[in-house]
Amino acid sequence: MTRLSVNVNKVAVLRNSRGGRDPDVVEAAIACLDAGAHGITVHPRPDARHIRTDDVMALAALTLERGVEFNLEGNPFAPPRPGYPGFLALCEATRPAQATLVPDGDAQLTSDHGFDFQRDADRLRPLVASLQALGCRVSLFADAPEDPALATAQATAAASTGAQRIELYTGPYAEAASQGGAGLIRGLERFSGMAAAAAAAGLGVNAGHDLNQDNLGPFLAAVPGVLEVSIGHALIGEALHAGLPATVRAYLAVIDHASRGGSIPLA
Ligand SMILES: CC(=O)[C@@H](O)[C@H](O)COP(=O)(O)O
Ligand SMILES: NCC(=O)COP(=O)(O)O
Repeated sequence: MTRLSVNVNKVAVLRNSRGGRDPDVVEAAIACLDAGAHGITVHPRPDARHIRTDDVMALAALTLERGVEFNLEGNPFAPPRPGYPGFLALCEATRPAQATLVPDGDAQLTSDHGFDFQRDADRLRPLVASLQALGCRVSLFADAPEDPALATAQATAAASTGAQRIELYTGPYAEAASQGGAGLIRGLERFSGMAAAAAAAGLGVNAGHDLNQDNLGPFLAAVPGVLEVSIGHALIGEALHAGLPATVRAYLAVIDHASRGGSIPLA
């Protein structure tokens, strides 16, 4: 069965917008694990726009204690800076079960492409080996080319790095799914083709980016054998919607109680 790793980056976005601790990233991760999620993902950005180094440490401790996978994502080529020690240093300090390497830049709003393995394999190889020496499984963020020959070449080059898995960058699939029609069918073919090429090259396949409750089912039906999906942005947004009615009712109950002259002692 495909495993679900919940990305809690967006909880940190909300927290950082006010400073302080709330909503608490670790409490959110505990809620996800209590609900049955198989693991926790974070993608700390060097500009610390959401997940910070202290969150990475705390989530590593939580996932270790709970015996679940911690998936740490990041660009291994991004230089350290104040507040961000660099991806390898973070992995060295926290030993995540899975390190997912992503070629993202500072100026990017979010991750928007995978590696070009035919170009990047040589510089990835020593990093993959270093991360594996720390005990991490290594996964590499990958595009799904339309051309089957290119998919095979990319998958072969990805495997040549020694990594155990790729993570299919599903942003283009999510975009196609939101529009439907022939584009969606072509999109799914691209992804199942790249997954098959990766499997033939000996790589396990993860997937993530912009997956949601509507597009996940069709994706998993068309792309068999996906080992793990990491989902954050949509899942946290959906959780807000799902939780709003109960939360509003709880506030109304407090107001109702108070307006009847009731008092509730401060905790
Ligand atoms: C690699 C990937 O697709 C996710 O990690 C995504 O980039 C989340 O990062 P943000 O929450 O910063 O958008
Ligand atoms: N690796 C993908 C991930 O962690 C979450 O991406 P998104 O659901 O926030 O787009």
